[in-house]
Amino acid sequence: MAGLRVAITGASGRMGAELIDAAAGRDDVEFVLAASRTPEAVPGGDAPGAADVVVADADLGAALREREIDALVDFTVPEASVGYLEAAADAGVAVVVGTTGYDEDRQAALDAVADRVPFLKASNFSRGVAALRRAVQATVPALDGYDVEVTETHHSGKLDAPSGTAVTILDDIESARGGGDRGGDGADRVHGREGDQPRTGDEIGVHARRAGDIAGEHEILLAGNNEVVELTHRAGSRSIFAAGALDAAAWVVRRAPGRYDFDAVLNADGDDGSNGDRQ
Ligand SMILES: NC(=O)C1=CN([C@@H]2O[C@H](COP(=O)(O)OP(=O)(O)OC[C@H]3O[C@@H](n4cnc5c(N)ncnc54)[C@H](OP(=O)(O)O)[C@@H]3O)[C@@H](O)[C@H]2O)C=CC1
Ligand SMILES: O=C(O)C1=N[C@H](C(=O)O)C[C@H](O)C1
Repeated sequence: MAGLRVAITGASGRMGAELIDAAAGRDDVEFVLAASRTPEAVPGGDAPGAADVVVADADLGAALREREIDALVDFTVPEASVGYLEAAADAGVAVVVGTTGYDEDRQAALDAVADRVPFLKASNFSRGVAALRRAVQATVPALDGYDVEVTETHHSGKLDAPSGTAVTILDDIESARGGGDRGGDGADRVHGREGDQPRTGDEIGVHARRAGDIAGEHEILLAGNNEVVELTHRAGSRSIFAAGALDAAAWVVRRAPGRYDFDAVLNADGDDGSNGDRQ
């Protein structure tokens, strides 16, 4: 099979740079197109053998078609991401989305993209967080009635809070509790605390810390019955997210249009390319 031809938006960003680096080191990637508002800021842009760099603007779709791109990988900001993904859909290009912090309107726009091309979105592309989520899904029902607090810690440049991963884990906790007393609509979440705020039984405390260049940490604390359980994941570097996203790109280009999740990629050993993993 021919190698993967991948486009990376937000190419000058923290994850953009990490993805370009990771793609350059993979045998299954044949060509990298770096798309950026600021091409001059893309690392290694002039180096021989470096990624082809284009301006991420209204002509992105044409650039994707001209370079015969198979998959677009987007780690940017929601306000830019929707336009990039729509350009990919117009060009018939599969998409992998790592961007977090979408509001409801933008989520709906992503759903429309997923109707048109293979679409894989994850709030976290690390294998460790996938395992952490499974541990949370098993532990919460086993410790019925225990208090739960979720804490995430990230670099000082992170925009959205709480992190996309924390939001995913909160959804997992509420599902594992059977929706909670108040219907699993997020109403049980208490973001930080100040002043007199006695804890209610069902509430889930949510804490976001920002400091230095921490790649990403998530901790779920469960306490009750004279015992404490802590489930923690710490990312040592952004390279784990880049590797997972490129694995996802290589996997999703062989699918029919529709929405897929990262677990399908992780469970893909011996996969024959059929579409049984569609969400
Ligand atoms: N799912 C996962 O595993 C992970 C997800 N993330 C998510 O990825 C996203 C990016 O994170 P990170 O790389 O740290 O962020 P950065 O701020 O470092 O990079 C984002 C890039 O997006 C582009 N951008 C920023 N603002 C705009 C705008 N208003 N319009 C158009 N383009 C814009 C810029 O690239 P340029 O100028 O080159 O176009 C910018 O460098 C975040 O949502 C983060 O939460 C991060 C790590 C892992
Ligand atoms: O912005 C980041 O850095 C990260 N964002 C993702 C999130 O919001 O959960 C994933 C990871 O934690 C790093």
